[in-house]
Amino acid sequence: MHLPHNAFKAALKQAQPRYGIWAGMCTPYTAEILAGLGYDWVLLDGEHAPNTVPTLLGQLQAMAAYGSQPVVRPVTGDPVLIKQLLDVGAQTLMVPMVETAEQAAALVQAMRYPPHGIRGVGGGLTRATRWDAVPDYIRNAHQELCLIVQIESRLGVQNAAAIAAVEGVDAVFIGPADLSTGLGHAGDASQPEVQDAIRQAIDATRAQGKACGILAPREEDARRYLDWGCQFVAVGIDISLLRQAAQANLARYRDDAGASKAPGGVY
Ligand SMILES: O=C(O)C(=O)C[C@H](O)[C@@H](O)CO
Repeated sequence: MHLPHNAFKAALKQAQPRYGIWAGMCTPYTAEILAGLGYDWVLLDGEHAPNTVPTLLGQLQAMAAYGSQPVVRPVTGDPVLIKQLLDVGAQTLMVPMVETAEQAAALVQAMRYPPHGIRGVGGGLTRATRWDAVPDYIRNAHQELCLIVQIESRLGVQNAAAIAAVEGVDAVFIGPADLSTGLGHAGDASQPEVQDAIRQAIDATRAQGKACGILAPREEDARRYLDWGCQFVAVGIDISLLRQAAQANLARYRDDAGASKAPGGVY
């Protein structure tokens, strides 16, 4: 069989905006629901949701029948974890908190086989090779793998151009919650200093010819970031959407069920 095509990676080369949704429910059932809705991509979160390699595998399998593209976020850029996620068939990884070009280059290495990198060979044990049914996987895998690095700190923004310029980095994704908190604004990305930093990171990334993405569950934020040059935007979070909808439903019947978010909440 052919090496599976990575439609997310291919789409990054086009100007058309790509809308995604954050998936933190950690089950194949919910991943499949989201994949069937028409979002261009679904972020399977292994950083702040309690996902493991096996739970992510189940979600990748559940999404495989749909056009919606899985993007997997590991908890760290540890090459051992990257190896496991690639082996179970993740083709697009989004690695959090990348602050230097050196860190970005190390992630590229983790995703490539020698002599171009350090990825270990799983061969016929792995879903990535469809248990050795994909010819020449070792030589060709990199063509369909996609690396997104997250910029979400002051240092990361300062180094955004150098990070984006690294060969093998396909895109940069801005994390507004961490960035705003790191800049001293406790999750409030609307602060002018944070907005300036976000714009700076977008401009630096685009100037290197790389795609830029961001998480923006509020519509006015999403539209502004698209105007500023972001190409792929996560416009919702499954857990927040469930909570808000369930709360609004109860509020139809009970007066004490109204508040949707505590003061200082992020999304
Ligand atoms: O900093 C951010 O924003 C992100 O990276 C996304 C958050 O980690 C995600 O958990 C949504 O709250």
